[in-house]
Amino acid sequence: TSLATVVAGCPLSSCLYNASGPLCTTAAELDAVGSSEAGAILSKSATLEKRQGNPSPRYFETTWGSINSMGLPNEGYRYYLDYAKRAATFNKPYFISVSGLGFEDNVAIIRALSGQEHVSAIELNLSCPNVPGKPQTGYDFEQSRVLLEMIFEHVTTPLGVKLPPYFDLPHFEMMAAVLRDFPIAFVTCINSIGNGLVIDTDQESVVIKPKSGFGGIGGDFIKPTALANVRKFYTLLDKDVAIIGCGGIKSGMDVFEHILCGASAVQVGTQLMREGVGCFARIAAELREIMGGKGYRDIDSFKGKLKTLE
Ligand SMILES: C=Cc1c(C(=O)O)[nH]c(=O)[nH]c1=O
Repeated sequence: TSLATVVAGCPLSSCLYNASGPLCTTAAELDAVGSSEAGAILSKSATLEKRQGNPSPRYFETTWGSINSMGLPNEGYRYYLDYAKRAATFNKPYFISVSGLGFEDNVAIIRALSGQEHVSAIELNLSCPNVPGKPQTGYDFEQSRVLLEMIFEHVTTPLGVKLPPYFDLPHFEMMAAVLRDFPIAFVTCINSIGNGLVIDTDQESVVIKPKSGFGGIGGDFIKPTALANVRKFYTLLDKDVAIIGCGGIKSGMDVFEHILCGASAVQVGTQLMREGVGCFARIAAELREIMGGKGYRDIDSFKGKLKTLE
């Protein structure tokens, strides 16, 4: 049973790789992903210059998942561009996530990355919920269109977008109408569910310092929302736009569900943070077991084939 797939024109030996964010900020972390069973390497979202991010504690793990308000700590886009030649030694695609602090920064970064050797694709993050004072572009459809118009004047490298979760059906239509007007290679659904709150009842306190404890939610609870977003954009966009599933994946069955909804590949975030890069081999083995049991030889045998109840 093959887990091979193609994203942004790049062959992935496995349909699983890391979500941008956890364990992908330094070269050592990226090396660990490269040396694992992950089918690709994706960097932490990059800004124009290196950032320290928000004050700690800024990440907290719960039994069901995680809350984070990292604040975009990263080494700056040049670091991730320099890493590209090293990434190539792992014989798997290398994607760079971009999350500039403004449209000009996004354009400047993407112009610098575009066409660069060993940068397989760019994931433009429209959904960072944790930069104080910055609204998520992905929730402003007109601004999303403006940014994509600016970006596609300059980019030749395959480019996809990382979307926030949507919850209202007209919003799916409105974002799909924007995305249809651009040659995007993939759509990654979803980023964390923004601005949740987790409480320590012993201390009667929040658990992270930034933003009075408000942070992006990941893990088990967000899977139903992630599946719905994967399914909706799969049905709304052309089939040549790959949908990358992200949200609540910690087992082979979770991956199976995302692919049934239409995902061509999936990203692991909270579970990667919890388990380390060994999660890719474990989850891939579980998925192979499930596919074997159901008689599916490859991903395309069941991708998008979720049934409704007639
Ligand atoms: C890029 C910033 C993000 C961050 C962050 O760095 O705070 N956390 C998320 O859950 N999603 C993001 O997109």
